[in-house]
Amino acid sequence: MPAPVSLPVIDLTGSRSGDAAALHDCAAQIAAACREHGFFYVRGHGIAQGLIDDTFALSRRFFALPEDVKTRWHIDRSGIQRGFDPVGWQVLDPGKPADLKESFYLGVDRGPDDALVRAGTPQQGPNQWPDEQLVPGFKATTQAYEAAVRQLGHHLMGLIALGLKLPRDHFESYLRDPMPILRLLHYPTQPAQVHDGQIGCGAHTDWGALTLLMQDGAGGLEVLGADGRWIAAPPIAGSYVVNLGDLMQRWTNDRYRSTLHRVHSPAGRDGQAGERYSIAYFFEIDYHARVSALPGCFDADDPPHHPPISAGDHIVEMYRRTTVAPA
Ligand SMILES: O=C(O)CCC(=O)C(=O)O
Ligand SMILES: [Fe+2]
Repeated sequence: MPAPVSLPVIDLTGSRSGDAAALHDCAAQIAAACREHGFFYVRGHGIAQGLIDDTFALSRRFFALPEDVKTRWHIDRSGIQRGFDPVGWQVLDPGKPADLKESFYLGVDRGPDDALVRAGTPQQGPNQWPDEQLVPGFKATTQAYEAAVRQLGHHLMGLIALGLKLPRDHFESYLRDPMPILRLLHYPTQPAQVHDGQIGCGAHTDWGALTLLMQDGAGGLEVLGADGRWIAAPPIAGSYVVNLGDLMQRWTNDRYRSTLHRVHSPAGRDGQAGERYSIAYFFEIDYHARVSALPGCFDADDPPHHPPISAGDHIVEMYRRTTVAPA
């Protein structure tokens, strides 16, 4: 029996039509979801299912390559967190055993003349691209997917701004030259032998502004409810799971939540190995943007809870804390 869906499912269709009433209605639904859960689903998002399917197909093709081939694009070769990270590279819940997932990280593909690269900005530079013959269409399709989801990210930030009684374009000044990350994820079948507490993806919050996640049909994602109980966030075909990251929690002075979540590895069924694929898009803001409590989110009785933070420094620090040191 499919797990029941208890997180809100919000239809963006009306908000995308330009109708002011629909826009505000959608913004209010998102504001309620952000306050209550920090997680919600969106449908009617306008991203073509064919593009999503093609991106999953490429991901399957890449992860099916032999380990020694995938390692040609090992993330540690890039020096800027781009490329293939094998099982064991990351521990999203530090102190627990390493996550049982592998992934491929893509960011904004910046050449040597890019202003941020010239300035020596951490984690900014070129992507690593798998050979076109091995994974045909990888670059073109992932770039098309990134562009489509980026647009959706801007739309959602506009709705979040409206829900906070700010101008719709309030967040655009933080998005002049941003550093979004597209991450293809693969969770192999849960091995027979695991360390105590070892799962697909350890409990963590996301670090940036927003995450837009597309999952396949396997399930396994869980979200920590306000009452301290884990609730399932099962796949809903064609819908994105959207969640807020740490920067949104800080902007809103903790009115909105950057919620802990985790993923269980697929167990397999009827003697068949299970697998899970997901595509995460981290809609990150400008590296040098400073994030502090927004107007309307603090006052004399409730001053800012956190000091201002640099978006990029926060993310670099979180990578440092969650990357397993090479043996
Ligand atoms: O694979 C998933 O469903 C979630 C992955 C995730 O939470 C992350 O990469 O931050
Ligand atoms: Fe996450």
